[in-house]
Amino acid sequence: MTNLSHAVREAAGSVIDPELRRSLAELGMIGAVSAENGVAQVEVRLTIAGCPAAQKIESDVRAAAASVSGVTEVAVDVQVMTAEQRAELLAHLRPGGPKQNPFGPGTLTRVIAVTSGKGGVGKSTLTANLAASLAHQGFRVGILDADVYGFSIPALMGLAPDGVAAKPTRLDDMIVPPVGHDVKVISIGMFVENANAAVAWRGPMLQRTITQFLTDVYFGDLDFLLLDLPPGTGDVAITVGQQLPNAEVLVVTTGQSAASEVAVRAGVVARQTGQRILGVVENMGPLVLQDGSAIALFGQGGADTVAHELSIGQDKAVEVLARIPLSLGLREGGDQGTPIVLSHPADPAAHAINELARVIAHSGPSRAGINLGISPA
Ligand SMILES: Nc1ncnc2c1ncn2[C@@H]1O[C@H](COP(=O)(O)OP(=O)(O)OP(=O)(O)O)[C@@H](O)[C@H]1O
Repeated sequence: MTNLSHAVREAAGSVIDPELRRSLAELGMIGAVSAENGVAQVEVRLTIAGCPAAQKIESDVRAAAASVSGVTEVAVDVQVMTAEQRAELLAHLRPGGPKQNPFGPGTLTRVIAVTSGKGGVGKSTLTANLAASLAHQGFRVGILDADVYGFSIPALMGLAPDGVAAKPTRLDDMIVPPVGHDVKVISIGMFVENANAAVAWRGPMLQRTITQFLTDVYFGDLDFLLLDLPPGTGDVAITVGQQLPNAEVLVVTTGQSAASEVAVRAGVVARQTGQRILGVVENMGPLVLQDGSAIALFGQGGADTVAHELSIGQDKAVEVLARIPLSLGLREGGDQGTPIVLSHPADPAAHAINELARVIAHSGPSRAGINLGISPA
């Protein structure tokens, strides 16, 4: 191989696959490469025919090859992997083999289950913004959206531009999650035909789906996996407790006592199934009006009540980690699929969530009360 073709191979191979988030060289996606008289020819092997990322991969490879000094012309030949090549790739991505839950005991990923007692308190909005904020701070982040009552995560993460959630790519039995704002997202909303279909799901079906998401979705190495679960958590708390024994629970409430009472119950159920409480967030706090005055539409103090109640009998007090005000921008950002933590970090709600992300990132996983998986005789 000439020096020039070697340099072209290096450059093309360093392109990152937008979904799998690994280099094309590592993924075995670069085939034959030649470079003569300034003309570079690069063969790219897509994982599957009709790969949604094909155009981006092709243009990134073209740009990478063109950037090599001495190259004046680039031809990219797009092919599709053979079944053997794909099997090799899957074996490389899942060294433990298929059907393994990488987030079980001993995982290095911090799993954070965002929960609330009742719906509509901003759990999904917070999950999306927290994920985007952590990703923006350089962490590798995924979201598993299992909120059957309102799988809004794809839209909040810009992955449902026409109201229809992006479909994940399937590589044989592996599901590759779409990426929005640098966050890998998987949602029940990506698999149901119409938005009302899943609401009638009962516990066992939901539990099976969460288990399948954990085993079949390729998240790769993550620093954080955020779970958006249905409010109340009763149905899925046991599944989460069993499958994700390291999960930390972030309880979201508004200032309203009606919301905080049920939030306490959600926290208690989570704890009963072996999960630890990471802290409490009060959302929809006082809205600051143009004249500088503030109006507490949903009351105040709900999170303090929840934190207090969940601290009773514990060695370490449960803390209120953030207070997020009502914010027109936060709501609008959600509707547009652009998390406000990225678009308007100066907004008070964005600031509060960015600070929460920093607090969580620096707190380190709480090992207190860790479930050792030993049941009493
Ligand atoms: N701090 C806030 N300021 C203004 N609007 C907010 C705020 N938090 C959430 N919202 C809005 O409130 C509505 C409900 O939020 P969201 O869907 O995140 O709640 P949820 O708790 O996940 O509900 P569900 O569990 O029923 O899906 C959304 O329209 C969202 O944009």
